[in-house]
Amino acid sequence: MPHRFPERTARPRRYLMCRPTYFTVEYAINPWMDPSRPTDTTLAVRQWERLCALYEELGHTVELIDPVPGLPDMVYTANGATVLDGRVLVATFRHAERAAESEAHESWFRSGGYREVRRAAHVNEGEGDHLLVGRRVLAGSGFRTSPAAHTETRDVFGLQVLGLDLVDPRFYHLDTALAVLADDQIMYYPAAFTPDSQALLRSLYPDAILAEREDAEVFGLNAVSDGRRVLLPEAAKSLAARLADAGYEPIPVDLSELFKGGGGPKCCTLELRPA
Ligand SMILES: CN(C)C(=N)NCCC[C@H](N)C(=O)O
Repeated sequence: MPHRFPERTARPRRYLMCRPTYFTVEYAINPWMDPSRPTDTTLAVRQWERLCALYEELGHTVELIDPVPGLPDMVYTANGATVLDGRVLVATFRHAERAAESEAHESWFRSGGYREVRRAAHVNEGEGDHLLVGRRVLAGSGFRTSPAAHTETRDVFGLQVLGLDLVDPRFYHLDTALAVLADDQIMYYPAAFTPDSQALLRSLYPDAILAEREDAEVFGLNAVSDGRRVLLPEAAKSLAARLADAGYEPIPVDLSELFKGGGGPKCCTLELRPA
């Protein structure tokens, strides 16, 4: 029987991750965080180690940035920078609680020999709000990254940057509502976007996989794809089935502890794209 979808091809990736040694929920800067609910740091570390191991088993390279005491959200490295063609735009965080993460990321990239490293002039939460699809950047705003940051991203990387407006505070970063599956395919949760942004996504990606509310609410869109294998929260069952129908290989991961901070697999994973 002929395939209903093109052959999906995996490409080896390089990821930056940060062990959640100091993970806890001691403040609330998104609707998922509840400081009165206990966290289990040992379990968070175990779940995170499994994610790292999975990447390596799949043939990807994981690099590590040292966790800093007092920065419990540093595990969410996707927010630390955007790295394209070897250039690094280091995040400027919206909330004071995360501000010092910028310094840690900036020194990591500078000591790692990256040739162009600069700190964002506007609020810019890195890959949490900037997703590369082929040679186009989809950029979110509404809760964290400011629209002015999108212009800076375009100027720094010389790529087309299309702004998308988020409307639901539970989906406060673009990567909670949209995931890149391949250079020409995405999946997203339409209700997280304004009608204009939904129309733009529909016109650009008519073949996108549209997630249902149940999958979006368990961070099913906070997924990491290498072009074929897609790591996503294990609770996003129907989205996993839809991915399999479309020719991808869904790989469920359990990051229940890190979910308490308002993040999933993608938040813990910053892609490093060399020159
Ligand atoms: C998919 N998401 C949301 C991320 N890319 N990052 C998670 C950041 C969580 C952190 N407590 C915060 O609220 O900033």
